[in-house]
Amino acid sequence: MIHSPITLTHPTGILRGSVNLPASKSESNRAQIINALSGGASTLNNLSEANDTKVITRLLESTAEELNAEDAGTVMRFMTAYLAVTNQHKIITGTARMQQRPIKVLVDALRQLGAKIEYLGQEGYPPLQFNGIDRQQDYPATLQVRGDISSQYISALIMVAPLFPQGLTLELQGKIGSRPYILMTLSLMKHFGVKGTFDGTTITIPPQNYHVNQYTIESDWSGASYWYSMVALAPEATVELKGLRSESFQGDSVIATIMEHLGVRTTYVGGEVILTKSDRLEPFRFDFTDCPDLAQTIAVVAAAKGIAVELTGLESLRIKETDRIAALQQELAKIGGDLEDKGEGLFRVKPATSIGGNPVFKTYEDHRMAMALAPLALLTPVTIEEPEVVKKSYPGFWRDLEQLSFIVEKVEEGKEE
Ligand SMILES: O=C(O)C1=C[C@@H](OP(=O)(O)O)[C@@H](O)[C@H](O)C1
Ligand SMILES: C=C(OP(=O)(O)O)C(=O)O
Repeated sequence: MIHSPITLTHPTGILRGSVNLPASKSESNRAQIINALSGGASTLNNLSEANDTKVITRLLESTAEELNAEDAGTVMRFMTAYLAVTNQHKIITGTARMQQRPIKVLVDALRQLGAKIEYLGQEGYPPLQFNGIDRQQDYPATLQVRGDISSQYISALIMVAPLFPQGLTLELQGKIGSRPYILMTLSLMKHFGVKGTFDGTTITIPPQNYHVNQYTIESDWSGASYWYSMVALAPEATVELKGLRSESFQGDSVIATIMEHLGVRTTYVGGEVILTKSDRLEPFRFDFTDCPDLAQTIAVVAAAKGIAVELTGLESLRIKETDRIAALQQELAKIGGDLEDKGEGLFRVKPATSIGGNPVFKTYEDHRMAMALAPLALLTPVTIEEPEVVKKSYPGFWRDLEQLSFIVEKVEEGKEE
């Protein structure tokens, strides 16, 4: 684990090689909750090495009274529903940032279902105290749940829904963000024998039992997005990404389509994706409502390539590992770029005017800031602070860069500018 800042350079800018991507933490964490709800007899292959996945594995096995979800949103939200329906008397907490990430929508829904949950700190935020569930109560089998804050509340609820005697119907209210993650949850539930329906706004899960099955977790398309950035920025590149499927459960596989505008071509060969460069380079507008985790990747590449891309659907970025909009604005300014707020939800990338020197990028305890900015090393040496943040989803990220000839050097104490 690297704890001091690192400087990244690439001697030639030419990228050739193959990358063993980490497995998806989103799929891994769902599969583990479903497996725990069905007795733990399923076989899960290729579980992610991401810290977020290690945390949920540990918490599901833990006998401790206080559980720490660290900075993992899926863990906090999925475990909250799990602890409630499994009638536990425990506390769940997380990092200081996790204690600023809202959870009220989920707690309100679980309370309506009979769960006794108290806030130990600020109302509406972790840490939470669980005091069991009142199973006798005549619970409402249909709940209204807001869809515009986090889809993780909805995924958490539908995974436990088949355990209720009448099942559960969720009527999603307002704009629905991160919809592909809800579909991923339903797909994995179906794989483990639980069927539900989703007509676009209403999800119905009848009472059922999960079945034992096996599942091989796909590589992580969100992690793949940084390799797309590198191919977009390198003067020459052919990069193979392993373990990805063209028919993916992951909405972030849309990176293949988005990056067509930024000069990256995707070819699917068996279980591999091959990225090569194309001449296509054009301004475009994209709505990130369905794939918020790709916004940082695109904002940085567009700024570096001088393309005034317009981004919408960024509302949820302010409540993730950091305020990602503010963080992008701060860091893009270091290369003469910006993510300009045009109002009414529209952001425009201001092309970078001063890529050079050795910009020192902060990462704001956000793995995606580190990984979105790192590809700039193909254009100029860059320094990344707190590089260990990548462990949240992609612990081998710096090692994989080295395999494609990046030079990753620790900055000696006191030498950083
Ligand atoms: O369910 C999931 O696995 C996730 C859903 C998304 O969060 P929101 O639903 O809060 O947008 C995404 O940003 C996060 O990285 C993973
Ligand atoms: C937002 C993210 O994760 P989570 O919400 O699960 O912490 C992410 O991985 O970018």
